Amino acid sequence: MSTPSLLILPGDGIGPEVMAEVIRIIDWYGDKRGLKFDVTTDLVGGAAYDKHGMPLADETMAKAQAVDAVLLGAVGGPKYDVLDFSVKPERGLLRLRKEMDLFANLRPAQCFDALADFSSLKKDVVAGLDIMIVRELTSGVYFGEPRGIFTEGNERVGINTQRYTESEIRRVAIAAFELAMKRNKKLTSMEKANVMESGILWRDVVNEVAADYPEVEVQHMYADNGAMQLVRAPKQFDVIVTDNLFGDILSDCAAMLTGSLGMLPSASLGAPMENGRPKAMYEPVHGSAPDIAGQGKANPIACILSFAMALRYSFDEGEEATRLEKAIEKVLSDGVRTGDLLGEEGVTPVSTSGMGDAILAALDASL
Ligand SMILES: NC(=O)c1ccc[n+]([C@@H]2O[C@H](COP(=O)([O-])OP(=O)(O)OC[C@H]3O[C@@H](n4cnc5c(N)ncnc54)[C@H](O)[C@@H]3O)[C@@H](O)[C@H]2O)c1
Ligand SMILES: CC(C)[C@H](C(=O)O)[C@@H](O)C(=O)O
Ligand SMILES: [Mg+2]
Repeated sequence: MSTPSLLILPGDGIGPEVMAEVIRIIDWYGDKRGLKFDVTTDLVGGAAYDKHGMPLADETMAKAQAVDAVLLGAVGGPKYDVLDFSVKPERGLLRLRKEMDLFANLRPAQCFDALADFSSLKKDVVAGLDIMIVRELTSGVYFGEPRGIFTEGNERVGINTQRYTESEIRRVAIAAFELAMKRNKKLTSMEKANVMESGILWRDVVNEVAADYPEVEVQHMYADNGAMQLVRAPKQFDVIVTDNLFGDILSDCAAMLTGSLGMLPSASLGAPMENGRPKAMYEPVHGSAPDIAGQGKANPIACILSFAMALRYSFDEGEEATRLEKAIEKVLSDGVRTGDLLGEEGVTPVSTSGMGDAILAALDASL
């Protein structure tokens, strides 16, 4: 088989800092496990705007379509706040998701034992937490038409449209049910069918799909209650499936249950390509963190765990993904912490690259 190809898009702010640690880990896999990748690096977000005047060049889009998987760091930052909406860094990321048709965004929230004390919730509420949020990623209010800022009479009106077709709901629901079958056969669908027609349709279609998965226990929940339940008793959930905007908000919320936003990875998956691999982009859930960028303070674990998801979902290397996850678990239980996870007695504060060093040492020790 040909060498698998990866397009790396470090992006802005802490994106390049956390991606540098992922690149060291990719090199480790090449050297120590014979797992070689054909790696290309390119620009996205503000970095692409600075060079091309747009947040994603057409050539970069074409590269993303051609590779086996894309790894993205983060986009955005205050420097770009003044830009016209059409060229904002975030639009580069949205274009990748839309044009690659990455409709299922898997955002696992797992609480490592060593961090249970550090969560914003009580230890017994989060210890052993392992939930999977499946966020619809290519439709909903992020993309619905009409959209824009218009003038009505003598004032402006800002419009975004929540729009879902049955087929868009069905395909992400199927992805979530398939995951539920591999996990604990329990799925919660979140919408606001009490106030939104798109929510009524969402609930209907999820029920239709559920008929094909009789073994899966299905529950529907309004998303506002879902947010509350997530911070009250998160272990009641296993797989959560929800729309683009609710998924964005609920996954940031779930991130804090694990200790830090710097811990949450994600996989954005589309339909299978000719080689059988899903179209895929892997990215941490966090953003470019302008408040700590350039200071070596960022936690690279979310980005490294995103690469572990790539090993599992794109390259059929589940055992190597587990090796990497276990190396991270070991480092955390040894008390190695970046700044976002400090606060306990007896921990060792490290920089972004210090965390990378510790994870590489744990990988070496795993051989
Ligand atoms: N996928 C993405 O590229 C993505 C995701 C979210 C936000 N953004 C963009 O990033 C910019 C900043 O957004 P924001 O401040 O609302 O969200 P953010 O996720 O960048 O930061 C929120 C908070 O979490 C902290 N944080 C985030 N990641 C961390 C890490 N790895 N290690 C340690 N601390 C971390 C930050 O320091 C900050 O205090 C905006 O332009 C936003 O649009 C991009
Ligand atoms: C940067 C932004 C476009 C993005 C989103 O809203 O989807 C981010 O918040 C995320 O969670 O990936
Ligand atoms: Mg978000």
